[in-house]
Amino acid sequence: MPVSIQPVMKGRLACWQVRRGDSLLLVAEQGAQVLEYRQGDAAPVIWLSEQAAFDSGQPVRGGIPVCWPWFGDLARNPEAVQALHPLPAPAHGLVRGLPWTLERQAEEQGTAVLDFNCPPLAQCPGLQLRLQIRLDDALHLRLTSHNLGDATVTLSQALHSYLAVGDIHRVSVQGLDDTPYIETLEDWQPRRQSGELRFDGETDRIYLDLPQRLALIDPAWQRRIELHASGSRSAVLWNPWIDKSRRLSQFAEDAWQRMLCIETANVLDDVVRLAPGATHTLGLSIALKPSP
Ligand SMILES: O=P(O)(O)OC[C@H]1O[C@H](O)[C@H](O)[C@@H](O)[C@@H]1O
Repeated sequence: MPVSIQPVMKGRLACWQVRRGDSLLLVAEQGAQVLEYRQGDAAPVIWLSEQAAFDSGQPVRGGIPVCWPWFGDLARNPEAVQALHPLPAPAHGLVRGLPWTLERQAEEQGTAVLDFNCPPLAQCPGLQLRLQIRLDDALHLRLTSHNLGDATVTLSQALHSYLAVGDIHRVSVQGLDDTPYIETLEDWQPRRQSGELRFDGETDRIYLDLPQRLALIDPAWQRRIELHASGSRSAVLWNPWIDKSRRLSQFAEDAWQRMLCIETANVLDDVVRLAPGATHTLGLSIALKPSP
C-alpha cells in the first residue's frame, strides 16, 4: 500500500498530510491535533467545523483535540488532579494550543507512523507527553504520559474525537448498555444507561466502567464507526444541540446535526495515577465499517 507523508499549511498551522491508498489524514503540529481523516470518496470519519479557525494558539473546533493534564473544567476534577494546578484554569488542560514537534515520521510495512512530542510544561515538571499516530486500514492513536519526576502525579485526559455523522437524529451508540454515567446537565447525577444511546437533545454525559469497544451506528450514511479504547474505562458523549451551539466558537448554528463527540477518556474515578518512573498509554483505534 503506497504511503506518502508531506508537510502542508492549513491557514497558519503547520500540518502533516498522510496518504495511504485512498485514505487521507491531516494532523496539525499544534496540539498534535488530528484535523481530518477520510477514506476515498466516503463522507469524512472525523468532523471538522466549516467555521474552524486555523490560527496559532487557538484550539481548532473539530478533529481530535488532546485534553491533558486535565479534562473539562479543572474545578470538576478529583482533588488529586486539582491539587497540581492553580485556578482559574482553561478548559481541557494545557496542550491543545501548544506547538508540538514531530519527532519521527516513518512508513513501517505499509503503515504510516507519526510520533509527536509535547513541549515540556513549566506547570508539570517531570511529566512527558507523546502522541503516536498510525494509519493503516484504521486510525490509531496512543497518548503516552511518562512521569520522570519523583512524586506521584494524578491526571485526567481525553482524546476528544469529533465524529462526523449523516444525521444526529438517526444515529445510535452501542456498547453503553447497563453502564453507569454522570448526567452533567442535571446536577451531575449518577444514572445507568439502558439500551443503546440515541439523541434528541443536548447531551453531555460521562460514562464509566466502559467496555473497550463502542460503535457509532449511522443509518443515513449506511456505515458504522468502531472505536476500540485501551488504557481507558471512561468516555464523554457530547452533542451541544441547538442552544449551546449558538454559544460555541467556530461552530455553525446547525453543525450539531452533523457531529457527535465520543471522547475516549480517563476521568473521575478512572483518572491516571502515575508513580515516579511510571508510564500510561491511552489508546484509541477508529475504524470505518459498512453497515451490517
Ligand atoms: O469548547 P470546548 O472547550 O472545546 O469544549 C467542548 C465540550 O467538551 C466536552 O465535551 C464537554 O463535556 C463539553 O461540556 C464541552 O462543551
